Amino acid sequence: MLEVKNLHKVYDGHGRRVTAVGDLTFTVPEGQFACVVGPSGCGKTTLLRVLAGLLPATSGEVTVRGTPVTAPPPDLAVVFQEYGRSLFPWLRVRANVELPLKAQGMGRAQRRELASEALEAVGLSDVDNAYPWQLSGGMQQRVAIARAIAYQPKVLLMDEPFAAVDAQTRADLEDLVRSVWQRLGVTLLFVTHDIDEAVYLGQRVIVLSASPTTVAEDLAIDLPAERDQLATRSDPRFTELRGQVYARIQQVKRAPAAEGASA
Ligand SMILES: Nc1ncnc2c1ncn2[C@@H]1O[C@H](COP(=O)(O)OP(=O)(O)OP(=O)(O)O)[C@@H](O)[C@H]1O
Repeated sequence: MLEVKNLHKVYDGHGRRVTAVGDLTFTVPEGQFACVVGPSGCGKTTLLRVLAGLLPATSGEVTVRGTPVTAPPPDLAVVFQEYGRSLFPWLRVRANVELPLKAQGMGRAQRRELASEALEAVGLSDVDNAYPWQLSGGMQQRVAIARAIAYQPKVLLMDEPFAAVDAQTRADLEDLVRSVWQRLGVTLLFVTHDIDEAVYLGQRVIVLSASPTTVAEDLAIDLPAERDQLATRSDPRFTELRGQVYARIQQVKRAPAAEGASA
């Protein structure tokens, strides 16, 4: 379970003070797939960094599986948008996937087994010996996902992981993430700019207001559990839900402070 309680984050430095997150409170139950959308600059990445223990909160509290976050939680993995920067170019694919396991002190045989399983799950068994820069952008992002899966996290945070890949690859990766989530039973918080993607993927969509950020809307996605790129996206309920999220984002963009205060 993830708990965000009255999270407030101010960046203060070099004579510039930015309130990235105003007052954010929400809970993601164990095993839920929750998506977060909101206007650009509303603090989505900041939220994920605080949850991942990479950045301290100014005030408020975040807890991951009952423990207040003060450093990167041991059972949490993050997949960032910039796969190019998150993989080590001098390490082969397999070594990249095994790295966090090695850092944990896991033995060689177990590392190999978990990495092989994860690479197979993302369809990259045959390139385990390649270097990341020899792969396409979509394949590199699959390596980053494999690394997160191999780590066997209880909580997975994803920050616009498919923003830099083409539409077809993006659809494939969306389905990959859904199947990984179903298989691992992991708690997943997925940040995206893309409203359709949020509704397609999530069991729930949390809409954030513009800065100072609050939760503007918290919407249950009551689509069938089995999602399909064609059938789900042409379901009238899908259109209705994406319309609701879209309208809400337009509202918060027009009146950020008032909307935030009334949420
Ligand atoms: N290291 C930093 N120092 C100062 N200000 C920052 C820093 N990182 C982010 N900000 C500011 O905090 C606010 C929130 O940024 P953040 O990246 O969390 O938003 P976001 O919702 O992820 O944006 P986007 O949707 O455009 O990716 C922005 O105004 C940004 O300029």
